[in-house]
Amino acid sequence: MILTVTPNIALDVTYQVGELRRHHSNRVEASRAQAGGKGVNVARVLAQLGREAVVTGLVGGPTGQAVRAELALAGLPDALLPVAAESRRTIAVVDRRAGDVTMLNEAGPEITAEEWAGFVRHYAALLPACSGVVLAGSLPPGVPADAYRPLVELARLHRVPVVLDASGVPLSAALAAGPDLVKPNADELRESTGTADPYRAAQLLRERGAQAVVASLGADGMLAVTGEGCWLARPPERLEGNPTGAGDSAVAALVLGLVDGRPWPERLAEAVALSAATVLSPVAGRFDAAAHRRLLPLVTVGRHGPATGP
Ligand SMILES: O=P(O)(O)OC[C@@]1(O)O[C@H](CO)[C@@H](O)[C@@H]1O
Repeated sequence: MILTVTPNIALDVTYQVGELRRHHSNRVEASRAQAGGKGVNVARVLAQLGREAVVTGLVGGPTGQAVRAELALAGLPDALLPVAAESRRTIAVVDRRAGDVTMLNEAGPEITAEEWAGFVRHYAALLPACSGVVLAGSLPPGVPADAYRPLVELARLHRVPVVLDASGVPLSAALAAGPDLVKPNADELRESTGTADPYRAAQLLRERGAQAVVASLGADGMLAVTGEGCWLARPPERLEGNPTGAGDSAVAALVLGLVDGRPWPERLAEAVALSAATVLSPVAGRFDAAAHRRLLPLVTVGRHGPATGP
């Protein structure tokens, strides 16, 4: 099974409006609430691909119960750990006219030191049954900013391939533990390296310990900088819809590629196609299966530069 870790789980509320107008009262055309947070979305996509995924993280309060109930309804097995404080909500407002989305993400519940230590033990106990691990998303208040580092170390100790999708200090602090793959977007790359060139920035993350870096560059596709070489994968067309969760679908493809040992160009093509097919789905964590089938053979993957040393 693939374990997805979402320390800051959420109830994701999506509102669709015809046109989002600031300083006005906006009428909601459609709304939906589902369990969310990046790792949850990854698990949902893995399940849609027919793979076994288990969700873990911290949940609390009535919002946490709603998260659990929705996961059960969706048939996603959970190994969540209860905490005292209430889980958060995120709000995504999808503007149909502009074809974009505005996110409002609550900070999340305050986690005590004991609760976090308990979670690390819980996670370590799950690892022997895992073929891959995804660590994803923001950390809730109270959890140390370098919390992903020991989680990467434990996965490596158990020889379980680990993908990290984080930003800022949580990403930087975990690099030295040698995650198999990190997946920043262009902004996160720039923020953690101070370098605007994604290729150079990805090389810097490798120099700091990441074994492979796959940077999502929005409509420009995905750049992989790995010990085996560098590739750029491009989508065949620019798609409009709800981009929430598109990066999580890419992570689902990348962890599968890692676990199954597929060649890099195949992994990247799948990541770009799944990510694009997710934009066409109204909610995060699901992809349009027909669009995925149509787009996959149309993704172009080319060598981008020389292989880089560790
Ligand atoms: O606040 P975080 O943890 O960084 O991101 C949370 C989140 O916005 O990311 C997902 C999309 O990737 C949403 O489903 C989710 O709620």
